[in-house]
Amino acid sequence: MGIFKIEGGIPLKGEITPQGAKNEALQILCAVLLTGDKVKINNIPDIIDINKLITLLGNLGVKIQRNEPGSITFQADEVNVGYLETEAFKKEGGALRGSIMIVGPLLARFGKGYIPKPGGDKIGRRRLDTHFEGFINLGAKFRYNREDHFYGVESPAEGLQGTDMLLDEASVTGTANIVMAAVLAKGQTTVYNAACEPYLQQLCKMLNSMGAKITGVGSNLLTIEGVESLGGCEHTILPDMIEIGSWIGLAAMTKSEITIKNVSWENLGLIPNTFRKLGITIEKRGDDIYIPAHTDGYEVKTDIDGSILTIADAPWPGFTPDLLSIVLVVATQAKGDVLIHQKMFESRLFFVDKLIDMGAKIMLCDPHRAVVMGHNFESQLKATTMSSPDIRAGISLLIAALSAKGTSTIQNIEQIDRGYERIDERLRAIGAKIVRA
Ligand SMILES: CC(=O)N[C@H]1[C@@H](OP(=O)(O)OP(=O)(O)OC[C@H]2O[C@@H](n3ccc(=O)[nH]c3=O)[C@H](O)[C@@H]2O)O[C@H](CO)[C@@H](O)[C@@H]1O
Ligand SMILES: C=C(OP(=O)(O)O)C(=O)O
Repeated sequence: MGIFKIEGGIPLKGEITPQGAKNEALQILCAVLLTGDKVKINNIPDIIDINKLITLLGNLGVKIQRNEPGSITFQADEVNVGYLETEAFKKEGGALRGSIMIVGPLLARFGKGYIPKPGGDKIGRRRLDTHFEGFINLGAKFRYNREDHFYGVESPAEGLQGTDMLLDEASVTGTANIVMAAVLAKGQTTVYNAACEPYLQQLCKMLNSMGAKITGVGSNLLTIEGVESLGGCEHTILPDMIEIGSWIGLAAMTKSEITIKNVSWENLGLIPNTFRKLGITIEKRGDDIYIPAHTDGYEVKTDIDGSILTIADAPWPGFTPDLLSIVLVVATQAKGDVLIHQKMFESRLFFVDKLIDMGAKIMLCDPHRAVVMGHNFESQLKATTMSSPDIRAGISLLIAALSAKGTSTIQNIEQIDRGYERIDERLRAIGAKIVRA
């Protein structure tokens, strides 16, 4: 397993361009299974999770033609559905979270979809009921093998049938899966309590450009008129909003002057304002974000009535849970106190132990809530050796290490590489002292 060695306490300076969004790319790549025509996808991030999914598509028989960097043309005209029943698939299919979204398109187009228990971050319970209840509502038969955690759905002889459904929770990958199955079902499907992250808006736009009939895009009520078949298209993935949030946190905590290029402001939702609540100055310059060096630190804004600031996650357009670990680490050097409330996942805050070791003042109230008492840079974090438990804790620890005094070591950096493209190289380009060993 690789490690990063980081010499902290050095302000950075320069421009950084966000990669394409990991979570959008996972949906978009699965959607190529919905047609036998060519689908060209641009701005694909070169990260572990995406490369694993591309390999999986290749093993399913999808033709992969690489264009310029970040652009690939896929053609799923000779899909080998038999691969789903091999031992190799049982290993490969469970290697990442996003692979769950091959099930909807395979079910819709080939009448069956199987998947082993998907991987992804170990950040708490990650149920799949919403996905499979959706397929069952469309008429699919469901089976689950408890022994090897293998899930399967098959469509009835007459095919999937559109229906009205109310999801039990606004699951991101669940909504994507159900939409991808419903676009080829007979008749009309309505999906209420649908997730509506920019990832899903982009998926729906892509599907419509392939010939699907989806309305309500961007809301929590999607209406889908089933069509006979879909055709090819070209789609460009948005910049990764979680990476953008990570760079905002990094700039503030290392007192660096950083411009984040081409962020697609209209798709950032509450992200800029949530960091502003921590006292961070975020300037909109065209489609860039400019963060000045916070040489005098940043001060938390309390609520109107003076009560302690709470930052909590919620389904979109609420604040994404994937940025709470980053907000938490940034709060450790703010002037003021913040309550971080991670409502969705129950094991995502345990990494605070490492920050406490480094000298941060944090009280973990329970698995979901932590109170952070900021140092206002009066006490610098101390360098240490740590291991990255999940992707977002990993980047948060990296930000902490870049702001800390001395040389830190981060182990298990595959967790970071899973979602951040060439991060060491890109950080070195703005002055960071980080090496991969
Ligand atoms: C590959 C991918 O796209 N992964 C993202 C996706 O995961 P994923 O699609 O797996 O996450 P879900 O949206 O299904 O749910 C995440 C967790 O939140 C809970 N939950 C969800 C909705 C809700 O209204 N209430 C609630 O409590 C679920 O029970 C689950 O524990 O969405 C998560 C939530 O934004 C993100 O953290 C992940 O980065
Ligand atoms: C939790 C995440 O990813 P995954 O769902 O792929 O584990 C994430 O991107 O923060």
